[in-house]
Amino acid sequence: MKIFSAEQMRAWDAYTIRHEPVLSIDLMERAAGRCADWLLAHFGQETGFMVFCGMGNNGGDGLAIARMLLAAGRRAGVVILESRRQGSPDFLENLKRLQAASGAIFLLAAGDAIPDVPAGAVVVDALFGTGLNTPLSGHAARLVEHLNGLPNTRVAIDLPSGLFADRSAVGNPVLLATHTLTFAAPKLGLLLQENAPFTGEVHILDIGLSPAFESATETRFQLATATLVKSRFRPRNRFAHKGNFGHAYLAAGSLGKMGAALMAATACLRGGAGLLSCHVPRCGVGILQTALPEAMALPDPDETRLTTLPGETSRYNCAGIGPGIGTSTQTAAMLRSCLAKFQVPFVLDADALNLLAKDESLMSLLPAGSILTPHPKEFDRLFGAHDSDFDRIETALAAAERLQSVVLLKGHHTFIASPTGSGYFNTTGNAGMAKGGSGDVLTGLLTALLAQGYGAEDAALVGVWLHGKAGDLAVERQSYESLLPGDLVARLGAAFRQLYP
Ligand SMILES: NC(=O)C1=CN([C@@H]2O[C@H](COP(=O)(O)OP(=O)(O)OC[C@H]3O[C@@H](n4cnc5c(N)ncnc54)[C@H](OP(=O)(O)O)[C@@H]3O)[C@@H](O)[C@H]2O)[C@@H](O)CC1
Ligand SMILES: Nc1ncnc2c1ncn2[C@@H]1O[C@H](COP(=O)(O)OP(=O)(O)O)[C@@H](O)[C@H]1O
Ligand SMILES: [K+]
Repeated sequence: MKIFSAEQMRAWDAYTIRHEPVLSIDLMERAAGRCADWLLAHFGQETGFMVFCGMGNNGGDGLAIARMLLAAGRRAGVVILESRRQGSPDFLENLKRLQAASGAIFLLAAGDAIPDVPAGAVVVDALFGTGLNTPLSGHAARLVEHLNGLPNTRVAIDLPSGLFADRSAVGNPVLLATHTLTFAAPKLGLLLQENAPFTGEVHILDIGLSPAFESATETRFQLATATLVKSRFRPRNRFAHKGNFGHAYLAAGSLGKMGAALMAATACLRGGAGLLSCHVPRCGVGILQTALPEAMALPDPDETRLTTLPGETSRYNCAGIGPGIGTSTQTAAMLRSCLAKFQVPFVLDADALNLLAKDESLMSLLPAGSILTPHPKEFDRLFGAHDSDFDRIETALAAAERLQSVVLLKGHHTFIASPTGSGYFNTTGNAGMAKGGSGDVLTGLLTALLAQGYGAEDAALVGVWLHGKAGDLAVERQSYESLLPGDLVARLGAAFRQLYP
C-alpha cells in the first residue's frame, strides 16, 4: 500500500473529481459518510458528539459528519473555529446544509470562552487536515490544548489537528487523538514513532478515490503489507537440499550474554538457513552445543569474548554479527577482519553497530547488499543526533544509497530504507516485543534469509514482517507483558505459513 504526501492526496482528490467524475462536494459527502458510519458503529446510541470544525475542507467534512450524526438520531453540537478567511466552497455549502437541518452551531472567535463539552461526549476534531501549512498558534492552539486537557475520547478526521502529513510537528501544539480516521491512504506523519502520542489508533477509510491514479502514482514510501511481502517470499522447491539454503556465519555472545547468541542462532535455524556456524567465546561453546545441537560452534581462543576471526572464511555465504558481543578493542579488531575478509553480505546489529559508530573507517569496509539494524539510539550513535523521525528516515535513505545496503530503523513501524531510494514501513509487531532479545531474534532471522539467497531488500521486507507476525501470533497465547523473545522464535513457523501461496 502506497503512502501519499499531502500534495499527492490533493492530486488524487482532483483526479477522482475529474475522471470518475464526481463533484467535489459529493466526494466530501462520501468521505464524511464513511466517518459517520465509523462513529455510529463504534459509539453506542447514548453517546453524544461535539464536532470542532475549521473553515477549510477538513471543517467541511466535520459539518457533513455532524449533519449525518443528527440524521441518525444522535446528539451532535458543532463549534466552528472562526478564521480571517472565508470558508472553502465545500465548507460553505455544508454550512448551509447543516443550517437547513437545524444543527446547533457555535461560532468561536478569538477571545471567546470555549463552550463546555458534555461528559461522555466524543470530541470530533475536524479543525485542520492535510491543508495545515504552519504550526498552530493563537486561538487554534489554545483550543487544541483545551481539548487535550479534557477526559473525553477524541476522534481526529484525516489527521490530528496540528500534525503535518509530511514534516515534523515536534514541539508544536497537536490534538491528542484517541482514534484517527484517515482518508484513502496512510500519511507519513501517521506512521512515525514521534507522532504516536497524537495519532492514537489509525484507521484508513476507503472513500473510493481513483484506483487508476493510485497504481500510476510513484510514491517514495510504502507499507509492507502481507500482499507486498508475499510477492517477495520464495517458496521452497520440493527437491531442495541443505546446500540450497546457504551456510551462515554468526558471531554472537560474550560471558554473561550467551542468551543473545542463542536467540539469534535459534532464529537463524528456524529462519531456514541450511547450515549455521556460530562463532562464540570458549565459555559459550557448551551452552550453544547443549541448547542448540543443530548449530556448529566455532570457538574463539578467548574464554569470555570474541577476539579472532576463525581461519576458514570461504565456506560462508553471509555473516551476522552483533548480538551480545560487547565493544572491547579485541572484538573491534575481530569485526574489522571479518569486514575485510568476508566478501559476503552482512547483518550488523547491536554492539557491531556501536563499534561501527566508534570507528567510521569500519563503515567503508561494509560489502554492498548488507543490512544494518539499529534502533533509534543506535541509529543516532551511527549517523549523528536527529531532531525528528522525519530527519532519521531521510538519513537512513541517504546512508542506504551510499552504502548500497539496507538500513533498518527499528520501532513500532520498523522503517526499511532500501538503496534503490524506496522506503517501507512494516505493518506487523506489537508492544509485547519491547523486551531485550527481540532484536537478537531479528538478526538471526535476517541472517537466515541472506543465507538462503534473498537480496538485502527482500530479506529485510520478509524478515521484518515475519518477525512482527511471529510476535502477533505469539501474543495471542501470552500477553503483551509476558511475551518472551523465545516465543517469537516458537511462532516463526506459523508466521512463515502465512506467506505460503
Ligand atoms: N484529498 C482527499 O482525499 C479528500 C480530502 N478531504 C478533506 O480535505 C482536507 C484538506 O482540506 P484543505 O486543503 O481545505 O485544508 P484543511 O486541512 O481544511 O486546512 C485548510 C484551512 O486551514 C487554514 N490553515 C492552515 N494552516 C493554518 C494554521 N497554522 N493556523 C490556522 N489556520 C490554518 C487555511 O487557511 P489559509 O492558510 O488558507 O489562510 C485553510 O482555511 C483533508 O484533510 C480532508 O479532511 C475530503 O473532504 C474529501 C477527500
Ligand atoms: N511496540 C512495538 N511494536 C512493534 N515492534 C516492536 C515494538 N517494540 C519493539 N519491537 C521490535 O522488537 C525489536 C527490538 O529490537 P531492539 O530494540 O534491538 O531490542 P533488543 O536487541 O534489546 O531485543 C525490533 O525489531 C522492534 O521493531
Ligand atoms: K483533523
